[in-house]
Amino acid sequence: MLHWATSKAVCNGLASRVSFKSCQRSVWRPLVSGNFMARRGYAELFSRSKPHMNIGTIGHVDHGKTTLTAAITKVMASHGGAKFTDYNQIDKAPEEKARGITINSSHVEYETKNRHYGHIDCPGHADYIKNMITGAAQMDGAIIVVSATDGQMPQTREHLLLARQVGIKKLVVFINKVDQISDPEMLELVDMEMRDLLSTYNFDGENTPIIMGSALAALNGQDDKIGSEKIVELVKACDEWLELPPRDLEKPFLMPVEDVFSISGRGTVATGRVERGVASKGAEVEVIGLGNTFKTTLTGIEMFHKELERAEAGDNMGALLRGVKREQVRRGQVIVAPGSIKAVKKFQAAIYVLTKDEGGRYTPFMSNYRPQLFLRTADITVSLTFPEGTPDAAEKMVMPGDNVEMVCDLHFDVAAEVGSRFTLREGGRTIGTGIITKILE
Ligand SMILES: Nc1nc2c(ncn2[C@@H]2O[C@H](COP(=O)(O)OP(=O)(O)OP(=O)(O)O)[C@@H](O)[C@H]2O)c(=O)[nH]1
Ligand SMILES: [Mg+2]
Repeated sequence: MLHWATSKAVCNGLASRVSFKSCQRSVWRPLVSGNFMARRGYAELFSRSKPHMNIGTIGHVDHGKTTLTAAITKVMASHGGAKFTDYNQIDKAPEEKARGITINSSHVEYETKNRHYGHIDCPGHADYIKNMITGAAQMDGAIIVVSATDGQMPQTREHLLLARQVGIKKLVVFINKVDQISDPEMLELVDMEMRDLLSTYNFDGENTPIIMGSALAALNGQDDKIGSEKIVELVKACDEWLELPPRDLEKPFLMPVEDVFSISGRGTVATGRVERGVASKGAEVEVIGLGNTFKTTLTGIEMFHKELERAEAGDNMGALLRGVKREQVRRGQVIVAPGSIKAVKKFQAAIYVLTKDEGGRYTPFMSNYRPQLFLRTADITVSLTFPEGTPDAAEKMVMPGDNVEMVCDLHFDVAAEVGSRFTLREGGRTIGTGIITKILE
């Protein structure tokens, strides 16, 4: 028998991309990821019993983020909490080696007594802001690296702003290259300026831990006072100051609707993958978006041929909705814990416009450009304009490769919040990616 929440229902949204068989494989996801970790050599090293947190290094080009990342793994390895990842294994692409800069963000892992960290080393170069945004969007907290020799620079500021926009609430500062500075007043000045800057971007400038050291000394095993000892201090500051995010299971329930079915004798079933939270049979839920927001009750939950009492983040589920007609629910809506998220029609977003080499547009666009906006399972026509007060907005052009703040006016409303990510597409190609920075309507 073909059960409603498996087979076609769950696979339908993916049908054009993957076969039914490969879709079914998601049942084995826990196994697959276990193998993946083993392949990377971490399986035995890291116990999964500790809370996990995603952090990373951000900051201006050449201020020492990659050196610091390598140094952390080295010092933590000496404490038995990491596998040493050398500088060359982090910046490993030929172009990165040739130019001596980071282009792609890289992941390393280490653990302290209390936590397991996933760490993303981001590029600082202005040309690779897109990779930085993608990296930072995965972080729960971050280490901003600033060189004592330069002090704050353009990407120190831009990264702080972007960190704020993608929802990072707390940072730790590492003032690097102190081996190059003999005047202690100079360090005090950098410290003061950083606290001011943090406050400007709505971080806690007064209480944020600032550690001063030399990533290079730590990496080379020289001068422990400014080297390895400072790394230990830095990691301790991360443990104490950066706050663990609520786990997906603790967040309010949200399931994007992939597909909808009418099951005779039972009612309307919406299927999709639970993005966050937990829902139990009998719970009140809200269906949101596409001009049709209403409350109903979850009268049944089904998953892989089984009727269940509850579904949680990561599950592919079928949701049987009480007294709901098939036409009331559509792909692109979300089913959520009531009141946990709102449908929005207009917002401001930080958008990166892909270059033609990245598969994007060949030509610039202007205000009132109308691509399709894809957010979760929704795709909606959007009109892009410049924020109020932008000079010469009528003539202004957005070039492929640009990062811009734009106002997005949607044809239909959709469940979204600050930090929600979307892509922009036109004629079958992705032309941009964005993150919502402000809800307007
Ligand atoms: N003197 C000194 N040099 C350092 C220190 N840390 C890093 N450097 C040097 O600074 C240069 C840049 O270091 P990276 O770690 O590549 O800088 P980055 O911030 O990762 O650069 P991007 O990823 O390209 O933005 C390298 O030549 C490092 O050896 C330090 O503590 N002292
Ligand atoms: Mg780097």
